[in-house]
Amino acid sequence: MMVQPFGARLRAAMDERGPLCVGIDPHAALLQAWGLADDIAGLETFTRTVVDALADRVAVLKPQSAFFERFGSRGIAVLEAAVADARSAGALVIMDAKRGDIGSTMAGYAAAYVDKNSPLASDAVTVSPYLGFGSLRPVLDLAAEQGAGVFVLALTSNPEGAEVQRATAADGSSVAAAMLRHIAVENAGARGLGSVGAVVGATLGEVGVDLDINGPLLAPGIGAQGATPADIPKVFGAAARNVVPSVSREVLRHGPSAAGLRDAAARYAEECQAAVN
Ligand SMILES: O=c1ccn([C@@H]2O[C@H](COP(=O)(O)O)[C@@H](O)[C@H]2O)c(=O)[nH]1
Repeated sequence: MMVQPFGARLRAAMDERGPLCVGIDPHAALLQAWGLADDIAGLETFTRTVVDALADRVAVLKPQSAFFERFGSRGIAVLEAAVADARSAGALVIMDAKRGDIGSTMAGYAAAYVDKNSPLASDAVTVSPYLGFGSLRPVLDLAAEQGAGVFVLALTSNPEGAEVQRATAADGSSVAAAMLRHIAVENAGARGLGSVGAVVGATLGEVGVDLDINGPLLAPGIGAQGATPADIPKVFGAAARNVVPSVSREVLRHGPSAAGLRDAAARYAEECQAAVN
């Protein structure tokens, strides 16, 4: 069966459930705050609780691969189950893996995250273009073929990112602006929202670059990093409608109660909806 492109599925999910991505970031400190051990059983309970509480109501869940990788193969098994369970409950899954390598190796990452036959097959994956945008070609091509999405780091939410991303070329335009232009080319001709997105931190204030990429803008940094939904119009301006606001710790700290997680997510979804309108 032909899968709808990721951009169309994302737009439909945000229209139906509100524009919110909740990150699944099982920090050791969060496991402890939930009364769980920092071990594989704690990881499994934490992850299952978040998926069970939220996958039937938020548009997007975004597992942070690093926090599963730290437990080795058993952590990856928990991640696989979370991806499958979240998707079958109706949430889209963005695998936050931030992979970036030479093209031939990117083909391996593409097979891992966007091939529908992979155990970690997700709706979309985050990638780093800082080995050159062209190095992403294998993941862009496989994602397009499979109806998956790709989110390319453009302007990240951390202050250190500017050293690389704001560096300018001889014509005065920044590295990030060049990445955004590449993304816009990938989305040219897409009907509705394109399937290649950019990561642009909600923490950045006025970004001063063209965000008209005809694709989704994943906006981490809301909550623990200091941004709020009210910052979205300031940062994204006319592109606000395409923003996927992302919150991890500020929702997760309301667990382990399912009601606590749901209430926190519902509040953010409502505030983000008001901010993007
Ligand atoms: O620019 C970026 C890109 C990705 N992230 C990731 O998002 C979450 C943020 O977690 P919070 O708890 O809401 O701060 C985390 O997984 C980061 O790796 C980002 O923060 N900034």
